[in-house]
Parts: sequence; C-alpha cells; structure tokens
Amino acid sequence: MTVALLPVATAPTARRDNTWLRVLRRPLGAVSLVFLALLVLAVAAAPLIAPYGPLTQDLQATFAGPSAQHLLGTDNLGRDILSRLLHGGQVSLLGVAYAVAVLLIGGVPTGLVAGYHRGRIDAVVVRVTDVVLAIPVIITLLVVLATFGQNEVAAMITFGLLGTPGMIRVVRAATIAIRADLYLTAARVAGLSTTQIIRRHVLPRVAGPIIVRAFLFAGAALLTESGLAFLGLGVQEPEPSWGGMVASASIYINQHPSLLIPAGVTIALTVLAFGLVGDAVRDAIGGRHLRYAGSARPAPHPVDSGTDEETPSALLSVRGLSVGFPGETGFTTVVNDVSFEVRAGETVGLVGESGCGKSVTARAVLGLLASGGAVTTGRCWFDGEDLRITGRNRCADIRGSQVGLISQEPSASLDPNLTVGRQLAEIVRRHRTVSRSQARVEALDLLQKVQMPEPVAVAGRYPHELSGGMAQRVCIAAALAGRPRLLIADEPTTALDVTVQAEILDLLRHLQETTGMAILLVTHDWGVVADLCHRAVVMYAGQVVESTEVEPMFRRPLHPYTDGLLKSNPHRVVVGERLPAIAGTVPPPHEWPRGCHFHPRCPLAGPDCMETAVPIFEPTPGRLTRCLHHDRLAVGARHA
Ligand SMILES: Nc1ncnc2c1ncn2[C@@H]1O[C@H](COP(=O)(O)OP(=O)(O)OP(=O)(O)O)[C@@H](O)[C@H]1O
Repeated sequence: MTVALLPVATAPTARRDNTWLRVLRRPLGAVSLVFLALLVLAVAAAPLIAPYGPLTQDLQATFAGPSAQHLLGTDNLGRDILSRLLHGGQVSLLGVAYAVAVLLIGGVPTGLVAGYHRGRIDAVVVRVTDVVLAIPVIITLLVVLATFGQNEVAAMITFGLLGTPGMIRVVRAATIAIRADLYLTAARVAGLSTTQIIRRHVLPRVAGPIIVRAFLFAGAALLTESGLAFLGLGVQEPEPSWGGMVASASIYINQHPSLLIPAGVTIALTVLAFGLVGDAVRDAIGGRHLRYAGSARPAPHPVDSGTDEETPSALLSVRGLSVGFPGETGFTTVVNDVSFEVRAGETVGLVGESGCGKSVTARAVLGLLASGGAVTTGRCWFDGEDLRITGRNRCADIRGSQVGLISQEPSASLDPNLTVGRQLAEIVRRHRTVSRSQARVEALDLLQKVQMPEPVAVAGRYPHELSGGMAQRVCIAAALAGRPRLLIADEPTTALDVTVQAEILDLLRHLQETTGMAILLVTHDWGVVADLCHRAVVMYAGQVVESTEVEPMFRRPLHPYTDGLLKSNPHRVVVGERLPAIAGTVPPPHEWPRGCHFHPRCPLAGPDCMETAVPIFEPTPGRLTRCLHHDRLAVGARHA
C-alpha cells in the first residue's frame, strides 16, 4: 500500500529510553526539574516547615534584613517573608495547577479525537479553536474576576480554557502526523476499538509535545496569576500570594528595593524552570512527533459503473467498485468499476504494475482508505452481508475477526513501544474474553503457529529487535489472532530478501491449508501468483482487465496487458536473452486515455479501442477480459 503510506509514514523508531531520564541527563533540564520538585514539596509542606504563620506580624521588626530569625527578612508589617513565600506559593501554584489541569482535560482528548478522526469532527474543532483563539485573554479574565467576586480559581480555570486551542492544535497535528502509520492501521485491522487505539498507541506517541506544551503553559499561567495578584485582583491582602507580595513590595521600592527580590526572583526562577523543563523535554524527544499531513477532504463525483448482485458462492464479492481522491486537478477516480470475488478457502492474486490500483482496491474493501479517499460507487458483500462500502464501511466491524490484513512493511505495522507478546495478547483479548495470563499463552500459541523460532524469547522482544522476516511472522500471527476467514495480504514479501520471501510464502500456503481461510494476495510478482494463487485478477490503470484461474491464464492470456506482463516476467529470464518489456508506463489516473486504458501501449490496438470505454465480457465461461481483440492473442502461449 505504497501510496497510502506516503504522506506521513516513517518507520517508528524504537523508544525504550525514558523521556524523563533523558531530561535528567541534560544539566539545565535536571536542575530545573529538581528545582520545581523541591519548590512544590516545600510549598505543599508550608504549614509544617514555615517558621511563622503567613499573617503573623511583628511591628517591632519591620523591613528587617535577612537574619537567623527571618532568613529572607520581614516586610512592612514585620511578617516573615520566607513564610509568606511558602504559603503564598500554595495560592500561586494551585492557580497554575488549575489552569494546566483544564488545559490537559480540555485540550488533549479533543486534539486526539480531531486528529485521529479528521473529517467533520476535525473541521468543527478547528473552527471552534479559531474562534476561541480570537477571544482577548486579559479582558475575559477581568470580566470573570468581576463576575465571580475576585475568585482566582475561576480566573485560572478560564485561563486554562482559553489556552486549550493551543493544546488542541499541538495534539491534533501530532496525531495527524502518525495516524497513517502502519501499526495504527494494523491495530484497526486487528479489531481494536478507536478508544483502545488512541489510548494505547496514539497517546504515548504524542505525549512528548503534550508535556512540552503543558510546561510552557504553566510558566504563562504563573505569570498571569502573579500579574492579576499584582493588580490587586484575585487573592487579596493580607492573604499571601507571590504576585501580591510583589505588589506590596513595589510600594516601598524607593526606600526598600530589596523587598521585591524574594517574590520577584521566585516567580522569575519558577517561570524559567517551567520553560527549561519544556525545552529539555522537547530536546529529549527530538522533532519526530511533529510531522504534519495534508488535509484533503473528499469531494466525490460519481463514475458510471454497474453494481451487479453478489456471486452467491463467494466469501468476498466486489461489484463495480470505484474509488477517488482529491488532488490538484480536482477529485480523481483512481479505481474504476472493479469487480471480482474470492471464494472460501481459495487464494486470489490481485496483480498489476505499480500504480494500477491494487492496494487502493484492497483498502477500499477494508474501509481503510487514506484521508480524503472515497468509494464513489460499488457494492461489496462478505459472506452474504452487504458491507455498504459507499457509506460507513461495515467491514470495520469484522476487521480482525473475519478479515485480517498483513502489509508490505511488517516492522512499521508493529507498535515500537510494546513487546511482541504484549501486542499479540492485547489483540487476543480484543477478540476473546480471556484473562491476561490466558491471552499471553494464546500469544505464544500464535507465535508457534507462524513457526516462529524461539517464540518465548521473541514474545519478550520489541519490534526493533526483530528481523524483517520475524516481524512479518508476528504480523501474520496478529492477523490470525481473530481467526479470520479472509486474509488480505498486501505485497507481504516485498520488503523481505529472497530466502525469507520463500519462507513467508510457504507459511501462508501452510496456514491456508491448515485453517482453510481465503487469501486475497496483492502482488506484482507472477512467481508468487504461480506459486500460491488459484485465480488471478489483473488490474491496469484502475480497472480489472482480466480475471480467471491461474493455469489457463498462464497458458493463454486473454488480454494483451496480461500477455505483456507474463512475457516480461523476470522468472522466465534466459541467460543471454533480452527480457521483453511492455513499452511505456502506467498513466497516472488523471491521464487515463479515452477508450481502453491500455491502448497507447497495446500492440493490438485499433481505432475501435480508442473511442469508447471497453466493457468487461466473458468470451468463455469463467474467463473475463476487457479486450476487444483477445482472440488475436496467440493460442497456446505458455508463460509459466
Ligand atoms: N492517498 C492517495 N491520494 C491520492 N492518490 C492516491 C492515494 N493513494 C493511491 N493513490 C493513487 O491511486 C492509484 C493506485 O494506487 P495503488 O497504491 O492502489 O497502486 P498499486 O497498484 O497498489 O501500486 P503499488 O504496488 O505501488 O502500491 C495511484 O495512481 C496512486 O497515485
């Protein structure tokens, strides 16, 4: 599924290293984090460790400098500054905590849902955040304080609310950047619910930007809280707060300027520490969470196609499927009027050059089209049930249980944060009500089923510790967890070396023979088709051009494209002989020619091929072709 992955997918890197440990390894980050931790502890323990009460006055000792009795001196009423700082910190830091809590509660779930689902929810969230961002913060806070009788909690909750659009944008962008990653698709295919996927697979990946944003926002919240207190809003004298202490000290700035130092420096250092911890977290996680994807939206326009009834004996029946994507030249149809079926227990190869629409067809059936993609026409039945693929594809309900998927990038299909055993156990528990320990046992069974060497050791490993072949075995094990009746395998051996390819193909054949499941195999490799498939469906430029059983197709293809592909099959190479190739390349969807899509490359093309679209027809029972001149293809041409 090359194209579907292009916008944002990069192989997730393994992340075993703890972010906080990496923050602590940075001197500034470590100092700031320790400073904040000590500050919070000291402020929380103020009633226990403060030498005096925050309101205790000693009018004999006003404006006293630092001494053994008053480590930071006293203020204009002889109150101990250290004690007031510790008690005042409770007010100030609690205000910050309220604001950050609201920011996280309001911003994180909204950003996750918008970024993960996109579509209408996302559009609404983006509009609302735009509106909230336009609200002037200070004026709103003044109104809230006036309305709620100088209630600082109300002010800081409002400040948190006004900050949520920023958090939503950060979380949404980070989620969009990873939502197309293969392991999320794999989790969807495995049948995990949206909530489970977001909680277990998306949230840990976007936690870095969330932490950074929260710390930077905490600094801003402290400055705002102090600013309000300085203006005499919020907490009122004689109750201590850091901003209020600065305000009181500023009255005596000419006579006792040093009075400003304790509260002023505390505020400055705390804001600085929040910022430095945020920076350290950002440095520790690097920029890898901040990849962005485009935001194309579907604007479907229908393409004429027939949607016959399902084939009664088929497990999967696809009729008249057309799929499009928005692009620079408007909404473009990339799969046009595709029909085929897969019967129970058989392997069907979906064959064609790169860009012919094989992966989009498979994804459309699974209801996993990339953002913006839409099924414009067509129907699809699974075991007699209409999947309603033009609407909310019902395949989502049976993915993982009845239908499994394995892709061409096994390593990217696994969550880098979880061990193999945990991922498999999670999928098992999704499909069956079993205890955690039973799920672990079943995970090991699955690894044995896919003939994994040393299954117990492999279960404890992370995806980056596996070879490509082992990762593909794990993906197959994951696909088998729900005991599917149909396995869709999208170029499952493309990323593997030749010997491992053979092993994986052997494994698929073995699994099919032992479980009886059907396989839809997306491939461009005729060797794989000859080796594994009962029937082949050949696609060219978005259309099915031929479909039949493999043996007669190899013996006598009924479409010049199939004929050309078979002749150029590298498996037929003879040393010293030039391998024939089909002239030209597959045209991109917006350049499909009128009439037969293949005619510019076709040796048999006549004027009739260039006029009107060529329908698919059945020259002999069970053999379908989209060629007007198939009878001119050489009889008896054996390609196997
Ligand atoms: N997300 C997308 N947005 C726009 N166009 C897309 C998208 N995904 C696929 N396409 C287009 O759909 C067409 C078919 O792509 P598809 O991936 O199905 O081809 P394929 O036959 O599977 O090739 P490959 O083996 O290289 O993946 C291509 O022209 C491709 O550019």
